[in-house]
Amino acid sequence: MRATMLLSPVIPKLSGKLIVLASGSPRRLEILRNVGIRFEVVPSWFKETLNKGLFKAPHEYAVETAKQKALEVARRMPLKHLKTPDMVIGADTIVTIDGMILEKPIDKQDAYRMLSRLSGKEHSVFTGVAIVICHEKENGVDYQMIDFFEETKVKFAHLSEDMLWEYINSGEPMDKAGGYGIQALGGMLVEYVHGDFFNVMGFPLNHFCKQISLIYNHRTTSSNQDSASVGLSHNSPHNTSILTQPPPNLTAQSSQSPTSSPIHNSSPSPIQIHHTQDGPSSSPVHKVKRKGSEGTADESSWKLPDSLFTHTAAECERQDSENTTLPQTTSREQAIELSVAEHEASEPNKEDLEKITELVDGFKASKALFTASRLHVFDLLQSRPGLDATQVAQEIEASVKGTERLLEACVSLGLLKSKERTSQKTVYENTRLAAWFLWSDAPFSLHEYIQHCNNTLWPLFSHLESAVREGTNQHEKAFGKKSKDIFQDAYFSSKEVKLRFMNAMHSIAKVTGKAVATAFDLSSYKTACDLGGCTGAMAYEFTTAHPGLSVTVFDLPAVVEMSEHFHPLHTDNRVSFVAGDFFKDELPKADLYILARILHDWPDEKVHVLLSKIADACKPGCAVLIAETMLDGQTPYSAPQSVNMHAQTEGMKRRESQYADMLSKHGFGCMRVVHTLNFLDVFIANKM
Ligand SMILES: C[S@@+](CC[C@H](N)C(=O)[O-])C[C@H]1O[C@@H](n2cnc3c(N)ncnc32)[C@H](O)[C@@H]1O
Repeated sequence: MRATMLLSPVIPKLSGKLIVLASGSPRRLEILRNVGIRFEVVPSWFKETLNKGLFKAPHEYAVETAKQKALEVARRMPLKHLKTPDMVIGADTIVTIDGMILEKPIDKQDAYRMLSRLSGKEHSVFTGVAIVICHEKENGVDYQMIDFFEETKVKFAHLSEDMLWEYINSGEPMDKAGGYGIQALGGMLVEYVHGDFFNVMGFPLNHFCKQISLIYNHRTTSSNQDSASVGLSHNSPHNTSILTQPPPNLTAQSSQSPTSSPIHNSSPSPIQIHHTQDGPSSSPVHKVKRKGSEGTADESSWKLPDSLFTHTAAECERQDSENTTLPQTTSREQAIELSVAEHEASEPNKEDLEKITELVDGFKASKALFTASRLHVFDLLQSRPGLDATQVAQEIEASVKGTERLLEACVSLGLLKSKERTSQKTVYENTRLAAWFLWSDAPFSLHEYIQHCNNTLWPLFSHLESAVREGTNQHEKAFGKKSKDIFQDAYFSSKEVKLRFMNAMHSIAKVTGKAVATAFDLSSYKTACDLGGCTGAMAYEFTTAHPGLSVTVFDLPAVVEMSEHFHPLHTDNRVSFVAGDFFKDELPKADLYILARILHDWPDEKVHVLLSKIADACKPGCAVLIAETMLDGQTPYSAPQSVNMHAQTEGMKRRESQYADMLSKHGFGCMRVVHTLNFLDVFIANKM
């Protein structure tokens, strides 16, 4: 209430402004929405990897992370979304105890470690908040930064082992700082809270409202002042004052000269762990700034009537309040055009050179990774870290010279770490990346997918020029065999190739499945059919995430007969398998049809055949969920993947708007999309 009182005088000033929350946290969204602020959600790509040792106090780390998150979004939006926000809000929440910072647990053991440390003790929750105000100037954008933090003390009751594990097994701790969520089951662990409860949830609402009020009230009373001189003290949660000169933390920065902070975004890794959920626009048309153009442009790459995207069905109304978004409406070409124009007059800089080298030499990095994986280098160093090149060469039956070069290449790619044991001897071990993804039994092993890339996609890619010239897949040139339907004619023609393909799909589905399964609230669906569900890996993620859901995996007979090799140890009788051809046979009845990495395999005519069969099987309210990377999604690899689909299957990647267009022709509406943390974009639409 108090927050609303403080905020209400400034709400009219905020309305009509493009306010952006640089966070995908549903809790932050809910807190801000509840006070009536209209905003878009563009979660930051800034990775939370600042060196904690560099900060004198824990809250400084949270504030710096919040600043970097907000700045990243403020800088990205004019280029990527072709609109400049008026205000970007970033936040970062950490839990500290005994001088240690606890962030989000990486697995159950980590959650156990955190929660047992908190048991019976008082700890502090800090949220750092950064507010970036953007000022469009003739030749770019100036950024003004206001930051602060809030501390809340929380005491946990003594937690028995049983309580701890029951809570951990509920799954709640996994995406929360300190391993608990105070607003849900975690609230039962808490004895007392001293301070702002919302701060523990992830956003210090009261402090934020005071800051906003100060910014806007001050602005109106000092309208002659340059905006950069309007500032607020920070890092003093109980003692906010207005300054007439900018404090050191409040700096105006040009978009063309990056922040003076030593911390920069690291470049995206091959497997994008970015998360973007661009929320529905609060104002229907935002200003799009184009070089050389004074006018505004409505973002009208959407050909469809708005009504298709308005949430009319009951499900849609409920889902509208969640982390969903209307499809992206700006075009990548416009962004490229803009950035080329901006750099026309200048020399190439270091980043340009790095970027172009990365592109030209990218194949060398991929092939070095494929080779090390094929030779089981990561398996070997996982079980026996600390071997030198001679020992590795002996184990993988390769030359010492060649092995030395390969190991050094893996070190430079961040896949291995090397240590000089003596001046003569360097030893090697897997990095965190290799431990997560590269050895055969890694938690998210991509080993089999990498083999598929090496054995199947690499030969196809070497005939890319023919694929482009001829407009056909390249199986005949690459493997000496013509194939019309690559699944039936190529992948499943031998048991070895089929198993390799299934293993590859299985490993990708295991990495991406959870994020796909949890992208939307699916609690109203009882039955799902995973079309082309292959080994069932995705289906098991859906049943794990949704206790009330049963999933039928529908795939070709050649696949279903091998699927039992992939069943998890504790099989779930909510997953069943049906063999058939989704173009020809009747589809199993379901409330929800899942198409994970299916439609990109096929040209438009085939997609329409499949969608029309799904539409016939769907009652109003039933849904279709498409999971794949989309051209206007967040991964920069989507367009190269489209080239890959073309050479492989004569399929293609599509824009969200293309899927929307296609789905609308089959009577679907209420369309929403989420760009998940794990690589895939997830699109859902309801039968109207
Ligand atoms: C690219 S894989 C995707 C597998 C899985 N959905 C995933 O996300 O990991 C395509 C799947 O579609 C299946 N498929 C291809 N043609 C099919 C058809 N006509 N009927 C049923 N399934 C088919 C393949 O067997 C394969 O399992």
